[in-house]
Amino acid sequence: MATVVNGENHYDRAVEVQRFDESKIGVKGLVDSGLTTIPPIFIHPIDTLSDLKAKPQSVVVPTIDLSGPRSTVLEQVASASRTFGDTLRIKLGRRLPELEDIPEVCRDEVVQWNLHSEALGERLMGLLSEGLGLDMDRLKNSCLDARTMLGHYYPRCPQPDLTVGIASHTDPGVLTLLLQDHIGGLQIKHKGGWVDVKPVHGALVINIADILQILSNDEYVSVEHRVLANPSKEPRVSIAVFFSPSARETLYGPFSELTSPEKPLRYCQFVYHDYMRRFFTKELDGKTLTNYYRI
Ligand SMILES: O=C(O)CCC(=O)C(=O)O
Ligand SMILES: [Fe+2]
Repeated sequence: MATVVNGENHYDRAVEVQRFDESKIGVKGLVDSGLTTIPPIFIHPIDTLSDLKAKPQSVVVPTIDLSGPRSTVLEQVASASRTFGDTLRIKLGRRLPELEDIPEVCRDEVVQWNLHSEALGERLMGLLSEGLGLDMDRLKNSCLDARTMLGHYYPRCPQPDLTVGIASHTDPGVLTLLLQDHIGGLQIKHKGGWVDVKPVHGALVINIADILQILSNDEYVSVEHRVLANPSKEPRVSIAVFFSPSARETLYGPFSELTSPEKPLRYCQFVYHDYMRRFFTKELDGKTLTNYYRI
């Protein structure tokens, strides 16, 4: 097993990670126990850490009001998905999980949020399809049914310069709806630098994810993002809803209408379960998944 050299310490990372997982204490438990320095398994390599210190670029992520006229909204959604590489924020304008699988404390909220996100996801996919010059139903026909909701909790980190909340990655699915609270810390990569996605009350962050980049044959670009470790006293909470293809054995690849002699096919076809296997066996690290299927 690998031995990691971390400053003065030599230790077996895999063993330590397993020990931490089995303790079921979680990062919250560590922080609640009053620790003042973070365990070595959380310390990132020097390359990642030096990149955290760079001053974020002062670019403002576009916020789109979905209650505006449809033609304006369509134009804004399509152009933000292309030129910004991806992330926009939208003012908030069936399948239910088994109820007993949802913790009781948030059951009603999860059920409600699931319904709202389905409706919003459907609307966004319609706009994004039309933005590509396709039939409104093209995207949602293949990508609306499978959704996963993740709740993230980032407690105060005593040494935020040594670690990250979530390492840089792109989301693997089609589209992600992200609700973040007021704490901040989410950043996206834009033109080689990091940009803060400041919380906007009443707005969601919408990420274009890797499969949409592939389906659109690079017309839309998935967004590389990360979350900084939380230096604030208050914990940060975010809820992400991921939309992904529902048919695990179907072949996915760029929509044929979007390829031409001028715009040749950029990706080979793949089946979704093979794609997800690759996602779960790689480290979170930038745009490796789209690059794997690139022709
Ligand atoms: O917590 C956040 O703001 C981002 C979460 C995220 O990127 C993810 O779940 O993929
Ligand atoms: Fe993400």
